[in-house]
Amino acid sequence: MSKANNLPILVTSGEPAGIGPELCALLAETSQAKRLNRSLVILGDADLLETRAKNAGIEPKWQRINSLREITASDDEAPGYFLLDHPLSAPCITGKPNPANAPYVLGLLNLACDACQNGTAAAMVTAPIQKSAISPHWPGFMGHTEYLAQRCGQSDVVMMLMGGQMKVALATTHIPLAQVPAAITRDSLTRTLEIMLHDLRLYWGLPKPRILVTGLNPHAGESGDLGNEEFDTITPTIRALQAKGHDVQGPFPADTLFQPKYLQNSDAVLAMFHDQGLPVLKHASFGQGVNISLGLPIVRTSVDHGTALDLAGTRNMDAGSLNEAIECAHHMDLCRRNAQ
Ligand SMILES: NC(=O)c1ccc[n+]([C@@H]2O[C@H](COP(=O)([O-])OP(=O)(O)OC[C@H]3O[C@@H](n4cnc5c(N)ncnc54)[C@H](O)[C@@H]3O)[C@@H](O)[C@H]2O)c1
Ligand SMILES: N[C@H](C(=O)O)[C@H](O)COP(=O)(O)O
Repeated sequence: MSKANNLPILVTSGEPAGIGPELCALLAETSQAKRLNRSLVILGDADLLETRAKNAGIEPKWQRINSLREITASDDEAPGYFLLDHPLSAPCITGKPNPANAPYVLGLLNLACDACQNGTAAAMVTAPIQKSAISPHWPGFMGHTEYLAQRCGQSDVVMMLMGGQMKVALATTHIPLAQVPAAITRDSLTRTLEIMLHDLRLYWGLPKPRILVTGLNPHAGESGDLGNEEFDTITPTIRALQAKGHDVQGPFPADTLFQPKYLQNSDAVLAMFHDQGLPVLKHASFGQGVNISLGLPIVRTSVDHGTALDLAGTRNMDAGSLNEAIECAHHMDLCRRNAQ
């Protein structure tokens, strides 16, 4: 594969006080870049990442660069690891997030997102951020998913996690539970399902994706005794999509839907809220799962875990999810290009 067809994947190192720096260093000890025939560019404060790697006894095989142009301008560069320096905004104490570093964390996301949008990178993969350390600087900050949608000028985005043979998307993301029922409307649900149908085709090559939809209430509302959202919103949305020829089924009671006999005959599940779908998926695959943002004009994947402040500064962490997130971004990019 030629270099031009194999643009680098950018990896943002995330919250500097969390495990992101060590995860990125562990990544650069592996042969993943060579195996994928793809350069992997880690974005972060180079001094911080090198110090943290050294202190944790990790020996990353990366080469420092100051601009993406240094690798994209060279046609014969062998695929490898690069560390693109982006300086901290404020001092960093390992394990103690400093909100004064929010501009740094967001700066890494902006750099990666813009490079994907302007065609100098194939995809972005994100190490975890500490949301509570960003919101004082960026009021209303909810997470990468919503932030990147805004950066890309998209009003709709869908969070989907993949792991343990499952793909589980969410009808609502980072909002308080009390706000969930009002946030699920026929329009929002239709848009979410349309994005899933489109992206399951584009990035996984599924010609007619089959999606199973959960109810919102216990036992999918128990014929209206336990809530009306299934009658008023979820069922009519599913029927309207079926009438257009889509294979969307439900609503199913969420407590019994995640059985092999349902999952093996489907491509994805749509759950109504964060903690309806994600505990099931993370129980099945924590440490190997991948978080994917659907509906964006760029490929963005992420780890399935947070900043693990208790482990920052050590090498005692599972880097499996970061490796899977890169693998997934690589395949999504290939599948999208094959479809063009
Ligand atoms: N992709 C992301 O950016 C992302 C994802 C989830 C949570 N978060 C954020 O992370 C912060 C901390 O969240 P939390 O404490 O709920 O979850 P967490 O995932 O950071 O930690 C939960 C538990 O899992 C362990 N753990 C996490 N990652 C691990 C790994 N790679 N290897 C071994 N053990 C690991 C931790 O030690 C801890 O015991 C919050 O601000 C949250 O919003 C970010
Ligand atoms: N909801 C995600 C999870 O539980 O893994 C996580 O908070 C990350 O979300 P963003 O990718 O939007 O930051």
